[in-house]
Amino acid sequence: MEFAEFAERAAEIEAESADLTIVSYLADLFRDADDDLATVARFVQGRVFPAWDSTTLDIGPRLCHEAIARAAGPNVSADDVEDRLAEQGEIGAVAASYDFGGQRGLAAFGAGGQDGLTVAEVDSELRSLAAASGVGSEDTKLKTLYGLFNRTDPDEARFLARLVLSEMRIGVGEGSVRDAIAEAFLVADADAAAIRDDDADTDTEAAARERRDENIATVARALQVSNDYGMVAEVARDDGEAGLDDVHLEVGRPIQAMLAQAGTAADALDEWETAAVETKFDGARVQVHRDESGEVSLFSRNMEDVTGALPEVVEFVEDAVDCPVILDGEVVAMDDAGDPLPFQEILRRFRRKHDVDQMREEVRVELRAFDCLHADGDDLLNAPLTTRHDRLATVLGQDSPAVSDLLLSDDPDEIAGYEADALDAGHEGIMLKNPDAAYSPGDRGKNWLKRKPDVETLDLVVTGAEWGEGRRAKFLGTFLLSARVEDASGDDEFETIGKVATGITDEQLVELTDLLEPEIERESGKEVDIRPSVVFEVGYEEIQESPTYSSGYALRFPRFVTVREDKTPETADSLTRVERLVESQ
Ligand SMILES: Nc1ncnc2c1ncn2[C@@H]1O[C@H](COP(=O)(O)OP(=O)(O)OP(=O)(O)O)[C@@H](O)[C@H]1O
Repeated sequence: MEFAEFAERAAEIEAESADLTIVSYLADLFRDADDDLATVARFVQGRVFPAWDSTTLDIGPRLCHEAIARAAGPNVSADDVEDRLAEQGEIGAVAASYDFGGQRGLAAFGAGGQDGLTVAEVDSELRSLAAASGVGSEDTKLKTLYGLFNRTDPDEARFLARLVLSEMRIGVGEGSVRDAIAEAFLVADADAAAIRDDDADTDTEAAARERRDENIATVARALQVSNDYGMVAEVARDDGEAGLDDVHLEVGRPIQAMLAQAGTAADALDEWETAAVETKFDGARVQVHRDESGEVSLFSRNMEDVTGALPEVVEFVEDAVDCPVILDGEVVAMDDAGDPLPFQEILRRFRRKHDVDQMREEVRVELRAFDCLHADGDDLLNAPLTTRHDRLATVLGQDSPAVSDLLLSDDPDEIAGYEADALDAGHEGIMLKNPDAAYSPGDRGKNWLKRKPDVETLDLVVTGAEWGEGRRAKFLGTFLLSARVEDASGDDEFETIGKVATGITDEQLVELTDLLEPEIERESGKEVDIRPSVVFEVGYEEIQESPTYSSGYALRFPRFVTVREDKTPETADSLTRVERLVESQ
């Protein structure tokens, strides 16, 4: 498929507001994509790589602005691009406002479009760009990107710019891609017609909807276990339902973690009569994969590969496990007496790429596993928690300290005692789980409840900052924080809620500046806008209603706790959570 055609169809989708029409446009696009189906299914979500793959393009706004400036000609600088961005507010519109001399016009006149970009070419250029690393890689990236922009017309440039910054924003959420895969390749024509037809007989329509929902559920299941929209779209097209049913968990390919809501023992016992109670470990989530050959890989809750940072966990699993498994758990930091250390300590180890051996001496980490998603050829996602936990104990050994201790209880006093013991031992709280529930990846449902008595903190996205004064002039000092708001199409928006400047040491200022400077989108005087990418955990005294910030709320006395390296803006706290906290104050 020509990239120009992809851009035209993406513009059509962007201009549409009705969800069902978006799904049917997407379905048409998928049907027409032929060999490019997998790529197109990722591109519409602003992705080049599947969700399970932690490879990133690693292109910051500045690099993209420079590439646009170069393609726009000798009189345009990255600063000019940023000025236009300040006016127009969106990088796609800025890219489309320059004349890069793309070849679309020629192609339209039958010159064959030899120089017209194809979807496959954009994909392969971006993949080679992502592979560039080490000295000179910034330059290689800039050249590749400039080369691509240079060949685009304004419509293509709009979507290329958004794609490289992973901000497609055409109103296509994961749900619409899932539904469109089903509509394109599974839903029977007669069912689609009955659902669309306003005059269809009610029973016929209801039956058609039911079958369509089953088709969607089949796609959803395959997506849950694979995290790969491109592959699932191809399987749906080529092998239909049977092919999708045959998509299984693959050891070495991470899946999304199941998440928890806040809740109490009373909530748990009301719902399930018996609750499965566990210690809530204050560490970092880790998914452990051990394949047939004995190779171990570890993934964070963002599905990032963190194997290299945690060698003692790898060694532990190598010794303890002798069949292929996927386990879910937490890595915790320990002192010499085996007592848990605070969460900040584990962050010093997690995702670390340098000085791993030295840090290993300073902070000891251990695995605490609480779930087993696959063991020795058996996918266990649909098995009840108690069965999965039994399997976990079989895999790691009944008495292994790495297996969470699971109490099944219907007695509130017994649960309160368990909680008191967990807190005494220095843990964060307890988890209450439905003993019969399946493991639902990516779901923050009611089957897992977290209970921690400590004052709440918020995980907020940094969307702006201010340069410091005097000796701190070279460092970003005050950070603007935002809460996540999901819009109707499933895209995330960010609404400001406060600024934090306290609780940050000089050393941390340097680190935070290094982390955030490449993400600067615009500067005006001392103030900078920052692309949502970094999440801060912040404490506060109270949340107040306030017209100062776009969320309608402000944090009183916010203080910096840590950077949540294990979180992305998509998993930061939402405005809904803020509203719930306000109600409970
Ligand atoms: N026994 C356990 N079972 C499940 N999760 C646990 C357990 N012990 C610790 N956890 C951790 O607790 C997390 C959920 O609680 P918490 O609110 O502390 O985390 P968060 O990262 O701030 O928020 P969230 O994960 O809910 O977005 C899980 O993601 C997991 O990492």
